[in-house]
Amino acid sequence: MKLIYLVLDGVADKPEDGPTSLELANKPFLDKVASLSRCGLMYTVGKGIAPESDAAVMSILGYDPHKEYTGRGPVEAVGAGLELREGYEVAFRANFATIDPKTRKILDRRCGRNLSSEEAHELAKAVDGLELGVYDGYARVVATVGHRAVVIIGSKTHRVSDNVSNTDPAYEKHGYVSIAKSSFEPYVAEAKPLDGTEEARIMATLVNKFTEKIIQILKDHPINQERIKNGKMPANVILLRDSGGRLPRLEEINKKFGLRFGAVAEMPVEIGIARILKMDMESVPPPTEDKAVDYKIRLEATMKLLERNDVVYVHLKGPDEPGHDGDVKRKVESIELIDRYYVGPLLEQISGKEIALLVTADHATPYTRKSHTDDPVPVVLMLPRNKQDGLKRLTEKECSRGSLGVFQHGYELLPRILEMIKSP
Ligand SMILES: O=C(O)[C@H](O)COP(=O)(O)O
Repeated sequence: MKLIYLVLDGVADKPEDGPTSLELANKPFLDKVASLSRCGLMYTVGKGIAPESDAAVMSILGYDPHKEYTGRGPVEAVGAGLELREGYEVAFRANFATIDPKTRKILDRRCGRNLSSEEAHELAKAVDGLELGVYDGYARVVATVGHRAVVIIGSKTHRVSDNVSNTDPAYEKHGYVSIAKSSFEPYVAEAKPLDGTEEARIMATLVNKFTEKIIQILKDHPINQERIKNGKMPANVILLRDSGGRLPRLEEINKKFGLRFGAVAEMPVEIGIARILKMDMESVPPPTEDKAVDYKIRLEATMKLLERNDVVYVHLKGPDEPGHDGDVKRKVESIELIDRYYVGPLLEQISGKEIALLVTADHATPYTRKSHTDDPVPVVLMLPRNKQDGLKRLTEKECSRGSLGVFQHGYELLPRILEMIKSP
């Protein structure tokens, strides 16, 4: 039996805060899946940890990010097709953001979420290859999707370390696993060395030089002048987080589980993970406003991958962004669009076939909190001809009554599900 592993990014909310997006959404197909499934809940990295998507996705693919992991920066870099010079370069996940240049107060961590990828590419060009003026330091800057970018900071002559803190105050490094902070001082943070080594000190100096220089360069850039003229927020800083100096050395996923894995990934971080784990991929364009077209393309990619693989991991970004923006209406809509344009047609295509469907999330992004939280996420597993829990809807509360119970860590999920598929 084959498995489609569908992950709805940040779909879960916090039930204690009021009705969740999954409860509010009209989603007949996802509810049908739940009604034919065994259900449960899952802490994706662990109780008390509000993870970023990188560590969470690693975990729900069976890899404990507290064991062998090197941070989101290198994952985003490989997702953007960049290689790192180990020992001399460190990669960061970066956000073009808006600040008051005088006080460095952050006005928006995502430039109002309306920076187009084209604008971001132009801005990145203006700072890519920047010489930092100390320690033979330089920066490589590559824009990815919207306000997102990868920044690699290196030195031509000095060894550097990735053990430095973020300039983005919204996330905190705990080793290589980054935690979303529930509240933070909205100022560009100074990078600090996190150990006493010369290499960490050099990297912190280079990062702070980078921040200083790009604020000067970006402030008068024509793209920003045009944005201000049109009443939009300028992209006048680049916030850095989740430094890492090399890729994690992980067993390939096909070897780990003895099965062939494929992946449909929309964003650089998930593309990076799929590349690191050597998953088979069908590339799809980044998300657009036209969800009917987007999900048709993703469904075609799923079915193609399913022909030549045993498990297809599908990661849909949809509900995460409106969760971050605190926009419940859009979050509910994003679930309804996935239901209508992806899940409905998928059910038609797999009906009567020996295909199982697992639906879950990588973390909660409650619209009431505007950031990731450690809340457990629903898990539903639909197996042909298998016993069901008789639950009615795919929601956090319904799933808490399911027979799968509560997974304490995401990395426990796949081994158990694959076992159930082998002997249903
Ligand atoms: O959208 C993303 O890239 C991340 O999931 C959230 O990151 P952000 O807090 O920088 O938007």
